[in-house]
Amino acid sequence: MNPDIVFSNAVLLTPEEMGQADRLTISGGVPGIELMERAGQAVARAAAKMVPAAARISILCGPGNNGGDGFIAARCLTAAGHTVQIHLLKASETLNGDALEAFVRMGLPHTVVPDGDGIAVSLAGELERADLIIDALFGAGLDRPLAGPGLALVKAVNRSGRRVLAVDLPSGVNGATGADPGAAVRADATVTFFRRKPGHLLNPGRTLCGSVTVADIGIKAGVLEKIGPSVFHNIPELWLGDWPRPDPLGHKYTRGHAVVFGGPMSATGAARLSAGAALRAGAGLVTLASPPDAMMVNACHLTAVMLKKVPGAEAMEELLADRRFNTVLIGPGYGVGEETRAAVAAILKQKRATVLDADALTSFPNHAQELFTLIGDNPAPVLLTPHDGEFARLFPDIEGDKLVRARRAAERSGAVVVLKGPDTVIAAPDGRAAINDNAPPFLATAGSGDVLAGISAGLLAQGVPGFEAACQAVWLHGEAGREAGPGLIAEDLAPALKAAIRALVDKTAGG
Ligand SMILES: NC(=O)C1=CN([C@@H]2O[C@H](COP(=O)(O)OP(=O)(O)OC[C@H]3O[C@@H](n4cnc5c(N)ncnc54)[C@H](OP(=O)(O)O)[C@@H]3O)[C@@H](O)[C@H]2O)[C@@H](O)CC1
Ligand SMILES: Nc1ncnc2c1ncn2[C@@H]1O[C@H](COP(=O)(O)OP(=O)(O)O)[C@@H](O)[C@H]1O
Ligand SMILES: [K+]
Repeated sequence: MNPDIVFSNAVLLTPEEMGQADRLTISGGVPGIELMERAGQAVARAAAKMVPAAARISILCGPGNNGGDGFIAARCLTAAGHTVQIHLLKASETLNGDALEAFVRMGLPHTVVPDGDGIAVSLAGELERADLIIDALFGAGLDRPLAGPGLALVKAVNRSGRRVLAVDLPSGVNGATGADPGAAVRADATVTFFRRKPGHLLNPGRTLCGSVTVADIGIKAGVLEKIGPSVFHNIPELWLGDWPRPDPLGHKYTRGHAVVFGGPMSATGAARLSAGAALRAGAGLVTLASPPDAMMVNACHLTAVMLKKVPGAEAMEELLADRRFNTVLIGPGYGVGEETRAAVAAILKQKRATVLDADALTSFPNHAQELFTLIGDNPAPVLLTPHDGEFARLFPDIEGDKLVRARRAAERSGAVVVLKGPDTVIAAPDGRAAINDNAPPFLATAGSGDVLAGISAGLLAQGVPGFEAACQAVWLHGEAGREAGPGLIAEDLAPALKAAIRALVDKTAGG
C-alpha cells in the first residue's frame, strides 16, 4: 500500500481521531470558531441546494458543537433570504466554547424545547410544514442512547416526512460504528467535515445518512500523519497502485495459475462459478480440480477453465508440488466435514496464497485453532471470506460492531478476513481495515459469494498482496453487481466484471 494513502480521501476517522485532527489544527494556529464557521457555512450551502428560494427551514440545535454548526448555518441561511426557525434542545445558558460564540454571532430569535418525553403540537406542526429540517442535535459527541426530549425530537423529525439534512451525522448514529442504539434521524443528506467516519459506511448508519458530502473546513491533510489512520473507505484510490495491470510484454504464465478445488457431482456449480470469476479477474490460467465422480459434469460445462482429476488430499499435495499453481481456492460446493479439514490442511501446508470460503470455513467450528495455526505457518496470504453466519461459527466469542469483529478475527486468525454483507468489511492481521459501500442488494443471490471468492483468487494469482487483493475483489464484485443490475444471477457477474476492469485499466493508463 502506498504510504501516502494516510493523507488520501480514502481515510476514515473515528470521532476520537476527528477530535484529534481538530485539536492539532487548533494548536497549529487555526481558532476552533473558524473551523465551526466553515462547517456551518458548508451546511448552509448544502441546505440551499435542497430548497427553493425563500424556503422555511427548521434548525434543531443540540447542546454541543454540533449545535454550534447549526447556529452558523442558521445565520447564513437567514442572510440568504430563507425563513429560519431555530430550536435549542437545552437553554442557551448551558452553551459554552465555540458553540456559545456561534450562538452569539447568530443573534436570532429561537425557542427551547421543553423538558419531557413529548414534543409540543406546535413544534411537530412546524416540522411538518418545513421545506427542510436541519438536524444539528448530536454528531461526534453522542456517547449514549438518546432519551427524553432529544429522543422525542428525533421521532418527530422522522414522523414529519420532510426532507432532512444532517450535520456531521444523523443524530443518534454512532460515528465509529454506524450503530443506532435506540432511535436516530433518517436523513436525506449528510454533510460531514474533513474526512468520512466509519459510521457513514456501516449500517444502519449508512442508510440513515442519505447522500454524504465531505466539506473542507480548513483542516490540513498533514495532521493525519500524527493520527496514523488505519481504517479506509474501499475506493480504488486505496489500492490502485497494486492493481495488476497486465504487462504489455507478459504472457499468460506471468499472470499466475489459480487452482479451484471443486465438490462432488451433486454440487459442482459453485466451484465453476469461482473458477470462471478467477479467470475474468485476470489469472493467466485457472484449473478446476475435480473429484473423479464430477469429472464428466465439469467437462460438459468448462471451456477456458482447465480441468484436472484430483481424488483426495494426497492427490492435492501431488498437484501442488507443481509451484506454477500459485494460488488455491477451496470451499464453494466442496462439502462439510473431516475430509474438507484434511484437504484445507494439505493445501495450507503447501504455503500458497489461499482463499478459504463457504464449506472450508464451515468445516472448522470445533477446530478453529488448528486452522489458525496452519494459517500462521503459511507465509503466503490467506483470505477468509465468511458471511455473518459462517463468521459466528468460526469466531463464536467475537462480538461487537462489524468493524471490531472483522479486525479481531483477522488478528486472531492471521488471515485477511472479508466479513461480507451490504457493508462488507475487509480486515488485515496488521490492523488495517476497509469498509465497502458499492455493492447493490441484488448481489444477495445464490452463488454470488462463490464469484467473490473466485475474483479474490484471480487477483492473488497475479501477485496482489492479501489485503489489497481482498479490497480489489470486493470492490470489483460490487461494480459487477451494479453493471449486471436488477434481476442479476451469479452467472451474470463474471461477464459484468469486464466494464469495471476496463475502468481500472483506464484509470491506470499512462501510470
Ligand atoms: N471536531 C472538529 O473538527 C469539528 C467539529 N465540529 C462539530 O462538532 C461536533 C462535535 O461536537 P461535540 O464534541 O461538542 O459533540 P456533539 O455531537 O455536539 O454532542 C455533545 C453534546 O451532547 C451531549 N450528549 C451526548 N450524548 C447525548 C445523549 N445521548 N443525550 C443527550 N445529550 C447527549 C453532551 O453533553 P453531556 O450531557 O454528555 O455532558 C454534549 O453537550 C461535530 O459533530 C461537528 O458537528 C465542527 O464545528 C467543525 C470542527
Ligand atoms: N444486501 C446486500 N447488499 C449488497 N451486497 C450483498 C447484500 N447481501 C449480500 N451481499 C453480498 O453478496 C455476496 C453473498 O455471498 P454469500 O452469502 O457467500 O452467498 P453464496 O454462498 O450464495 O455465494 C457477498 O459478497 C455479500 O457481500
Ligand atoms: K446531527
